Amino acid sequence: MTVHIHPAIDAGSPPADADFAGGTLTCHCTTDPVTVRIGSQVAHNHACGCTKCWKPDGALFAQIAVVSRENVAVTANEQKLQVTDDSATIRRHACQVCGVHMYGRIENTAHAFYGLDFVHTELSKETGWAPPGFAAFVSSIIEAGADPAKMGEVRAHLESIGLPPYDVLSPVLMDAIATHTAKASGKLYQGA
Ligand SMILES: N[C@@H](CCC(=O)N[C@@H](CS)C(=O)NCC(=O)O)C(=O)O
Ligand SMILES: [Zn+2]
Ligand SMILES: [Zn+2]
Repeated sequence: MTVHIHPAIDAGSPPADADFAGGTLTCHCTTDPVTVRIGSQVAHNHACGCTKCWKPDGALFAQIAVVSRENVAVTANEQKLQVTDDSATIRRHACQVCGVHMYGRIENTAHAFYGLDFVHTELSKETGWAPPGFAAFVSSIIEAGADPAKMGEVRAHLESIGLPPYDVLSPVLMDAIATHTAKASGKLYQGA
């Protein structure tokens, strides 16, 4: 069986362009699309298997990256955007007409990732975006209907295309969250 992760990832992601300074995301509406200007390169691009991130039709995973919220601006048809779940940590602003998520924003100033927005770079025509480097929330694809018996195959495929699979986030991001928590509780290691 061939495992299809996500159309952009299956096609092979072009390398990041060292001078890349952003691009414009466009939703799938054929009339009056929502557009969002991203004014910088993204970081931590990855495949996400969770049920909350937007996935193109038929995709097992979403492709999602972070960018400073100052570098995210809705440039057309903002009136079509609606937050999918007000109570979620990441408030995903989706086009009500086509369903595409245009950006996710954390409004909790105490959160480790406050200040970062979540975006799907494949919504842009530009090339040069940082490609995905890992796969997160892999076990969560079962919650969206994937066959639990196929997980070995899915993980092996992710490894083979250079995306180490994790069932939460990557070690770098999990360490960043734990460091933030330790700082807040006063337990952060201060040296011997
Ligand atoms: N197993 C859950 C995991 C959901 C989850 O925790 N998603 C992560 C990765 S996007 C997250 O940070 N969620 C915060 C949020 O959705 O607000 C699912 O698939 O629904
Ligand atoms: Zn739309
Ligand atoms: Zn997700």
